[in-house]
Amino acid sequence: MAETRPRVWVSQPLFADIVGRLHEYFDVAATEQVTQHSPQAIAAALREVDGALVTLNDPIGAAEIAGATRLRAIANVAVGYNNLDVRAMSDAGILVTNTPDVLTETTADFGFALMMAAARRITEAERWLRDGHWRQWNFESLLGGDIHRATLGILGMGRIGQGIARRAAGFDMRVLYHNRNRLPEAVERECRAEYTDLDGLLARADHLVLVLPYSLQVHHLIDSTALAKMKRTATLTNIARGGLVDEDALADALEGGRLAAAGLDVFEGEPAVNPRLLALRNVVLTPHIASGSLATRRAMVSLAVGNLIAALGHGPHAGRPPSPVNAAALGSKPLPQAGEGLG
Ligand SMILES: NC(=O)C1=CN([C@@H]2O[C@H](COP(=O)(O)OP(=O)(O)OC[C@H]3O[C@@H](n4cnc5c(N)ncnc54)[C@H](OP(=O)(O)O)[C@@H]3O)[C@@H](O)[C@H]2O)C=CC1
Ligand SMILES: O=C(O)C(=O)[C@@H](O)[C@H](O)[C@H](O)CO
Repeated sequence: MAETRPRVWVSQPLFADIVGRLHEYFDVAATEQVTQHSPQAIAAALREVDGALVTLNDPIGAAEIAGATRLRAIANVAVGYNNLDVRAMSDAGILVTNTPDVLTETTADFGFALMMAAARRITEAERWLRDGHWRQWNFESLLGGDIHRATLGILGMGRIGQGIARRAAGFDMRVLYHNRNRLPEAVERECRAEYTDLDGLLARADHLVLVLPYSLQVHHLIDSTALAKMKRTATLTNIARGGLVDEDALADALEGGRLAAAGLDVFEGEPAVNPRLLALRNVVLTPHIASGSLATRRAMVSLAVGNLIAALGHGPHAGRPPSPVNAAALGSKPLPQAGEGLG
Protein backbone atom coordinates (compact mmCIF):
# COMPACT_ATOMS: atom_id res chain seq x y z
CA MET A 1 0.00 0.00 0.00
CA ALA A 2 1.37 3.48 -0.87
CA GLU A 3 2.51 5.45 2.20
CA THR A 4 0.52 8.69 2.67
CA ARG A 5 2.66 11.79 2.92
CA PRO A 6 2.23 14.17 5.84
CA ARG A 7 0.26 17.33 5.02
CA VAL A 8 1.17 20.89 5.92
CA TRP A 9 -0.67 24.21 5.68
CA VAL A 10 1.09 27.48 4.77
CA SER A 11 -1.15 30.26 6.04
CA GLN A 12 0.17 33.19 3.94
CA PRO A 13 2.17 33.70 0.71
CA LEU A 14 5.84 33.51 1.82
CA PHE A 15 8.61 33.44 -0.83
CA ALA A 16 7.39 30.51 -2.96
CA ASP A 17 10.93 29.40 -3.87
CA ILE A 18 11.77 28.82 -0.19
CA VAL A 19 8.41 27.38 0.85
CA GLY A 20 8.76 25.06 -2.17
CA ARG A 21 11.26 22.98 -0.13
CA LEU A 22 8.28 21.61 1.77
CA HIS A 23 7.07 19.74 -1.34
CA GLU A 24 9.98 17.30 -1.05
CA TYR A 25 8.45 15.83 2.11
CA PHE A 26 4.84 16.91 2.37
CA ASP A 27 1.61 17.55 0.57
CA VAL A 28 1.32 21.31 0.85
CA ALA A 29 -1.84 23.43 1.07
CA ALA A 30 -0.55 26.97 0.47
CA THR A 31 -2.58 30.17 0.77
CA GLU A 32 -2.01 32.20 -2.38
CA GLN A 33 -3.28 35.65 -1.31
CA VAL A 34 -2.54 37.56 1.88
CA THR A 35 -5.55 36.60 3.97
CA GLN A 36 -6.99 37.53 7.34
CA HIS A 37 -8.22 34.02 8.13
CA SER A 38 -11.22 33.75 10.43
CA PRO A 39 -10.79 31.58 13.54
CA GLN A 40 -13.10 29.05 11.89
CA ALA A 41 -10.98 28.99 8.73
CA ILE A 42 -7.80 28.48 10.77
CA ALA A 43 -9.45 25.66 12.73
CA ALA A 44 -10.66 24.02 9.51
CA ALA A 45 -7.19 24.27 7.92
CA LEU A 46 -5.44 22.86 11.01
CA ARG A 47 -7.86 19.90 11.23
CA GLU A 48 -6.47 18.56 7.95
CA VAL A 49 -2.72 18.78 8.56
CA ASP A 50 0.29 17.46 10.47
CA GLY A 51 2.11 20.79 10.48
CA ALA A 52 1.61 24.49 9.75
CA LEU A 53 3.73 27.47 8.77
CA VAL A 54 2.04 30.57 10.15
CA THR A 55 2.66 34.27 10.77
CA LEU A 56 1.75 36.90 13.33
CA ASN A 57 -1.46 37.50 11.41
CA ASP A 58 -2.70 34.06 12.38
CA PRO A 59 -3.83 33.93 16.03
CA ILE A 60 -4.05 30.31 17.16
CA GLY A 61 -5.40 29.27 20.55
CA ALA A 62 -7.00 26.27 22.21
CA ALA A 63 -10.19 26.63 20.14
CA GLU A 64 -8.35 26.59 16.82
CA ILE A 65 -6.43 23.39 17.67
CA ALA A 66 -9.31 21.60 19.43
CA GLY A 67 -10.15 19.44 16.41
CA ALA A 68 -6.62 19.26 15.01
CA THR A 69 -5.95 15.68 16.05
CA ARG A 70 -3.05 15.06 13.66
CA LEU A 71 -1.34 18.44 14.13
CA ARG A 72 2.20 17.96 15.49
CA ALA A 73 4.10 21.18 14.73
CA ILE A 74 3.51 24.89 14.19
CA ALA A 75 6.36 26.95 12.76
CA ASN A 76 5.85 30.67 13.39
CA VAL A 77 7.61 33.00 10.94
CA ALA A 78 8.55 35.50 13.66
CA VAL A 79 10.67 35.54 16.79
CA GLY A 80 7.70 36.82 18.83
CA TYR A 81 4.98 34.18 19.27
CA ASN A 82 2.28 35.98 21.22
CA ASN A 83 -0.11 35.05 18.39
CA LEU A 84 0.08 31.46 19.66
CA ASP A 85 -1.25 29.96 22.88
CA VAL A 86 1.92 27.99 23.56
CA ARG A 87 0.57 26.39 26.73
CA ALA A 88 -2.42 24.98 24.83
CA MET A 89 -0.05 23.68 22.16
CA SER A 90 2.22 22.03 24.74
CA ASP A 91 -0.80 20.40 26.40
CA ALA A 92 -1.79 19.03 23.01
CA GLY A 93 1.75 17.76 22.27
CA ILE A 94 2.26 20.28 19.45
CA LEU A 95 5.77 21.61 18.97
CA VAL A 96 6.05 25.38 18.37
CA THR A 97 9.09 26.94 16.69
CA ASN A 98 10.07 30.58 16.01
CA THR A 99 12.75 32.52 14.09
CA PRO A 100 15.25 34.10 16.50
CA ASP A 101 18.73 35.46 15.65
CA VAL A 102 18.33 35.73 11.86
CA LEU A 103 16.41 39.01 12.31
CA THR A 104 18.35 40.48 15.23
CA GLU A 105 20.65 42.89 13.39
CA THR A 106 18.04 44.05 10.85
CA THR A 107 15.54 44.76 13.63
CA ALA A 108 18.17 46.55 15.71
CA ASP A 109 19.04 48.73 12.68
CA PHE A 110 15.41 49.67 12.33
CA GLY A 111 14.87 50.35 16.03
CA PHE A 112 17.81 52.73 16.01
CA ALA A 113 16.57 54.42 12.83
CA LEU A 114 13.06 54.83 14.23
CA MET A 115 14.40 56.34 17.45
CA MET A 116 16.50 58.79 15.42
CA ALA A 117 13.59 59.65 13.14
CA ALA A 118 11.40 60.47 16.15
CA ALA A 119 14.07 62.49 17.97
CA ARG A 120 15.14 64.45 14.88
CA ARG A 121 11.59 64.87 13.53
CA ILE A 122 12.55 63.44 10.15
CA THR A 123 9.16 62.38 8.83
CA GLU A 124 7.48 65.49 10.22
CA ALA A 125 10.07 67.65 8.45
CA GLU A 126 9.60 65.78 5.20
CA ARG A 127 5.82 66.24 5.35
CA TRP A 128 6.33 69.95 6.08
CA LEU A 129 8.61 70.30 3.06
CA ARG A 130 6.34 68.31 0.72
CA ASP A 131 3.35 70.34 1.88
CA GLY A 132 5.07 73.48 0.54
CA HIS A 133 5.83 75.21 3.86
CA TRP A 134 9.52 75.78 3.08
CA ARG A 135 9.19 79.29 1.74
CA GLN A 136 11.73 80.84 4.05
CA TRP A 137 14.37 79.19 6.15
CA ASN A 138 13.63 79.49 9.86
CA PHE A 139 16.49 79.02 12.31
CA GLU A 140 14.11 77.93 15.06
CA SER A 141 11.83 75.50 13.23
CA LEU A 142 11.73 71.71 13.49
CA LEU A 143 14.30 71.52 16.26
CA GLY A 144 14.73 68.07 17.75
CA GLY A 145 16.64 66.28 20.48
CA ASP A 146 20.17 64.91 20.15
CA ILE A 147 21.07 61.25 19.91
CA HIS A 148 24.83 61.52 20.43
CA ARG A 149 25.85 61.56 24.09
CA ALA A 150 22.21 61.17 25.14
CA THR A 151 21.03 58.44 27.52
CA LEU A 152 19.46 55.45 25.79
CA GLY A 153 17.10 53.29 27.84
CA ILE A 154 16.48 49.75 26.61
CA LEU A 155 13.57 47.85 28.08
CA GLY A 156 14.14 44.22 27.05
CA MET A 157 17.88 43.76 26.68
CA GLY A 158 17.86 40.46 24.81
CA ARG A 159 19.23 39.69 21.35
CA ILE A 160 17.77 42.78 19.65
CA GLY A 161 18.15 45.09 22.66
CA GLN A 162 21.84 44.22 22.82
CA GLY A 163 22.12 44.90 19.08
CA ILE A 164 20.71 48.38 19.67
CA ALA A 165 23.10 48.93 22.58
CA ARG A 166 26.09 48.01 20.37
CA ARG A 167 24.95 50.59 17.82
CA ALA A 168 24.64 53.22 20.55
CA ALA A 169 28.39 53.01 21.23
CA GLY A 170 29.03 54.64 17.87
CA PHE A 171 26.95 57.61 18.98
CA ASP A 172 28.73 57.86 22.32
CA MET A 173 25.46 57.26 24.14
CA ARG A 174 25.13 56.23 27.74
CA VAL A 175 23.15 52.95 27.79
CA LEU A 176 20.82 51.91 30.59
CA TYR A 177 18.73 48.76 30.48
CA HIS A 178 16.13 46.84 32.38
CA ASN A 179 15.30 43.13 32.20
CA ARG A 180 13.73 40.93 34.84
CA ASN A 181 17.16 39.30 35.19
CA ARG A 182 20.40 41.21 35.19
CA LEU A 183 22.82 40.20 32.41
CA PRO A 184 26.25 38.69 33.13
CA GLU A 185 28.91 41.34 33.71
CA ALA A 186 30.78 40.38 30.54
CA VAL A 187 27.68 41.12 28.43
CA GLU A 188 27.09 44.42 30.23
CA ARG A 189 30.70 45.37 29.52
CA GLU A 190 30.46 44.38 25.85
CA CYS A 191 27.26 46.46 25.47
CA ARG A 192 28.64 49.24 27.68
CA ALA A 193 25.30 49.04 29.46
CA GLU A 194 24.26 49.72 33.04
CA TYR A 195 21.45 47.85 34.78
CA THR A 196 18.66 49.82 36.45
CA ASP A 197 15.18 49.14 37.79
CA LEU A 198 12.21 50.07 35.65
CA ASP A 199 11.51 53.36 37.42
CA GLY A 200 15.15 54.39 37.05
CA LEU A 201 15.03 53.55 33.36
CA LEU A 202 11.88 55.61 32.82
CA ALA A 203 13.21 58.58 34.76
CA ARG A 204 16.71 58.70 33.27
CA ALA A 205 16.28 57.78 29.59
CA ASP A 206 16.39 60.50 26.95
CA HIS A 207 15.31 57.87 24.45
CA LEU A 208 13.47 54.77 25.63
CA VAL A 209 13.22 51.74 23.31
CA LEU A 210 10.87 48.81 23.98
CA VAL A 211 12.17 45.40 22.83
CA LEU A 212 10.60 42.91 25.22
CA PRO A 213 8.20 40.09 24.32
CA TYR A 214 4.48 40.75 24.84
CA SER A 215 2.42 38.73 27.28
CA LEU A 216 -0.62 39.54 29.42
CA GLN A 217 1.73 40.25 32.35
CA VAL A 218 3.15 43.26 30.50
CA HIS A 219 -0.07 44.47 28.87
CA HIS A 220 0.02 48.31 28.94
CA LEU A 221 3.26 48.27 30.90
CA ILE A 222 3.78 51.76 29.50
CA ASP A 223 0.64 53.48 30.80
CA SER A 224 -0.06 57.01 32.04
CA THR A 225 1.79 56.32 35.31
CA ALA A 226 4.90 55.08 33.50
CA LEU A 227 4.78 57.93 30.99
CA ALA A 228 4.52 60.49 33.80
CA LYS A 229 7.87 59.21 35.12
CA MET A 230 9.64 60.01 31.84
CA LYS A 231 11.38 63.28 30.96
CA ARG A 232 9.25 65.76 29.05
CA THR A 233 12.05 65.93 26.47
CA ALA A 234 12.24 62.13 26.07
CA THR A 235 11.20 59.94 23.13
CA LEU A 236 9.57 56.51 23.23
CA THR A 237 10.22 53.94 20.49
CA ASN A 238 8.25 50.69 20.35
CA ILE A 239 9.46 47.94 18.01
CA ALA A 240 8.19 45.11 20.23
CA ARG A 241 4.40 44.74 20.36
CA GLY A 242 1.61 47.32 20.43
CA GLY A 243 -0.07 45.88 23.51
CA LEU A 244 2.84 47.00 25.69
CA VAL A 245 1.71 50.62 25.41
CA ASP A 246 -1.57 52.26 26.40
CA GLU A 247 -1.96 54.21 23.17
CA ASP A 248 -4.51 56.67 24.56
CA ALA A 249 -2.21 57.51 27.45
CA LEU A 250 0.63 57.95 24.94
CA ALA A 251 -1.52 60.25 22.77
CA ASP A 252 -2.39 62.29 25.90
CA ALA A 253 1.31 62.66 26.74
CA LEU A 254 2.31 63.60 23.19
CA GLU A 255 -0.58 66.06 22.83
CA GLY A 256 0.08 67.63 26.21
CA GLY A 257 3.81 68.13 25.69
CA ARG A 258 4.59 65.62 28.44
CA LEU A 259 6.68 63.55 26.02
CA ALA A 260 8.63 64.96 23.07
CA ALA A 261 8.01 62.30 20.43
CA ALA A 262 7.38 58.64 19.71
CA GLY A 263 8.40 56.12 17.06
CA LEU A 264 5.96 53.25 16.68
CA ASP A 265 6.35 50.19 14.45
CA VAL A 266 3.69 48.14 16.25
CA PHE A 267 0.13 48.87 17.36
CA GLU A 268 -2.34 47.26 19.68
CA GLY A 269 -5.03 46.75 17.04
CA GLU A 270 -2.80 46.55 13.98
CA PRO A 271 -3.33 46.95 11.12
CA ALA A 272 -5.76 49.52 12.59
CA VAL A 273 -3.95 52.51 14.09
CA ASN A 274 -5.38 54.64 16.88
CA PRO A 275 -6.75 57.75 15.07
CA ARG A 276 -5.36 60.01 17.79
CA LEU A 277 -1.84 58.84 16.94
CA LEU A 278 -2.50 59.31 13.23
CA ALA A 279 -3.45 62.93 13.91
CA LEU A 280 -0.25 63.79 15.79
CA ARG A 281 2.82 65.41 14.21
CA ASN A 282 5.31 64.21 16.82
CA VAL A 283 4.98 60.50 16.19
CA VAL A 284 6.64 58.44 13.47
CA LEU A 285 4.43 55.54 12.39
CA THR A 286 5.58 52.48 10.42
CA PRO A 287 3.60 49.32 9.56
CA HIS A 288 5.45 46.61 11.53
CA ILE A 289 8.47 46.47 9.24
CA ALA A 290 11.39 46.34 11.68
CA SER A 291 12.53 42.92 10.40
CA GLY A 292 11.72 43.85 6.82
CA SER A 293 14.89 43.70 4.79
CA LEU A 294 14.65 41.29 1.87
CA ALA A 295 17.55 39.15 3.07
CA THR A 296 16.20 38.90 6.60
CA ARG A 297 12.63 38.10 5.64
CA ARG A 298 13.97 35.34 3.37
CA ALA A 299 16.17 34.04 6.18
CA MET A 300 13.16 33.98 8.53
CA VAL A 301 11.11 31.91 6.09
CA SER A 302 14.03 29.59 5.44
CA LEU A 303 14.52 29.00 9.17
CA ALA A 304 10.80 28.42 9.69
CA VAL A 305 10.65 25.95 6.79
CA GLY A 306 13.68 24.10 8.21
CA ASN A 307 12.02 24.04 11.61
CA LEU A 308 8.83 22.53 10.20
CA ILE A 309 10.65 19.88 8.16
CA ALA A 310 12.74 18.87 11.19
CA ALA A 311 9.84 18.99 13.64
CA LEU A 312 7.94 16.53 11.45
CA GLY A 313 10.93 14.20 11.41
CA HIS A 314 12.60 14.91 8.05
CA GLY A 315 15.67 16.56 6.58
CA PRO A 316 19.17 16.97 8.03
CA HIS A 317 17.90 18.02 11.49
CA ALA A 318 15.16 15.39 11.73
CA GLY A 319 13.61 15.54 15.19
CA ARG A 320 15.88 18.47 16.19
CA PRO A 321 14.38 21.71 14.80
CA PRO A 322 16.88 24.60 15.12
CA SER A 323 14.66 26.92 17.15
CA PRO A 324 12.00 25.20 19.23
CA VAL A 325 9.93 27.27 21.67
CA ASN A 326 8.30 24.62 23.85
CA ALA A 327 10.67 21.65 23.57
CA ALA A 328 11.13 21.64 27.36
CA ALA A 329 7.37 21.45 27.94
CA LEU A 330 7.20 18.57 25.49
CA GLY A 331 10.28 17.03 27.13
CA SER A 332 8.81 13.62 27.81
CA LYS A 333 7.46 13.33 24.26
CA PRO A 334 10.32 12.63 21.84
CA LEU A 335 10.21 14.30 18.43
CA PRO A 336 9.46 11.90 15.58
CA GLN A 337 11.81 10.42 13.08
CA ALA A 338 10.49 10.29 9.51
CA GLY A 339 7.23 8.44 9.33
CA GLU A 340 6.46 8.62 13.06
CA GLY A 341 4.05 10.83 14.96
CA LEU A 342 5.18 13.06 17.82
CA GLY A 343 2.94 11.66 20.51
N1 LIG B 1 8.72 45.03 15.01
C1 LIG B 1 9.21 43.91 14.50
O1 LIG B 1 9.16 43.66 13.29
C2 LIG B 1 9.89 42.93 15.40
C3 LIG B 1 9.53 42.82 16.72
N2 LIG B 1 10.16 41.92 17.55
C4 LIG B 1 9.79 41.86 18.97
O2 LIG B 1 10.96 41.96 19.76
C5 LIG B 1 10.90 41.04 20.82
C6 LIG B 1 12.29 40.73 21.35
O3 LIG B 1 13.00 39.90 20.47
P1 LIG B 1 14.45 39.30 20.91
O4 LIG B 1 15.35 40.40 21.31
O5 LIG B 1 14.87 38.36 19.85
O6 LIG B 1 14.00 38.50 22.21
P2 LIG B 1 14.89 38.01 23.44
O7 LIG B 1 14.13 36.92 24.08
O8 LIG B 1 16.29 37.77 23.02
O9 LIG B 1 14.90 39.29 24.41
C7 LIG B 1 13.82 39.70 25.15
C8 LIG B 1 14.36 40.43 26.38
O10 LIG B 1 13.25 40.99 27.09
C9 LIG B 1 13.46 40.78 28.48
N3 LIG B 1 12.16 40.74 29.14
C10 LIG B 1 11.21 39.79 29.05
N4 LIG B 1 10.15 40.10 29.80
C11 LIG B 1 10.46 41.28 30.41
C12 LIG B 1 9.79 42.11 31.34
N5 LIG B 1 8.58 41.79 31.81
N6 LIG B 1 10.39 43.25 31.74
C13 LIG B 1 11.62 43.56 31.29
N7 LIG B 1 12.31 42.81 30.41
C14 LIG B 1 11.74 41.69 29.98
C15 LIG B 1 14.21 39.45 28.57
O11 LIG B 1 14.99 39.37 29.75
P3 LIG B 1 14.41 38.72 31.10
O12 LIG B 1 13.85 37.39 30.71
O13 LIG B 1 15.59 38.66 31.99
O14 LIG B 1 13.38 39.65 31.59
C16 LIG B 1 15.10 39.52 27.34
O15 LIG B 1 16.33 40.11 27.66
C17 LIG B 1 10.11 39.87 20.23
O16 LIG B 1 9.49 39.10 21.24
C18 LIG B 1 9.11 40.55 19.33
O17 LIG B 1 7.93 40.81 20.03
C19 LIG B 1 11.15 41.12 17.07
C20 LIG B 1 11.53 41.18 15.75
C21 LIG B 1 10.93 42.08 14.80
O1 LIG C 1 9.66 38.48 14.44
C1 LIG C 1 8.80 39.15 15.00
O2 LIG C 1 8.46 38.96 16.19
C2 LIG C 1 8.14 40.26 14.27
O3 LIG C 1 7.38 40.98 14.82
C3 LIG C 1 8.40 40.49 12.82
O4 LIG C 1 9.60 39.96 12.40
C4 LIG C 1 7.24 39.90 12.06
O5 LIG C 1 7.31 38.57 12.21
C5 LIG C 1 7.23 40.18 10.63
O6 LIG C 1 6.73 41.43 10.51
C6 LIG C 1 6.40 39.20 9.84
O7 LIG C 1 5.15 38.93 10.47
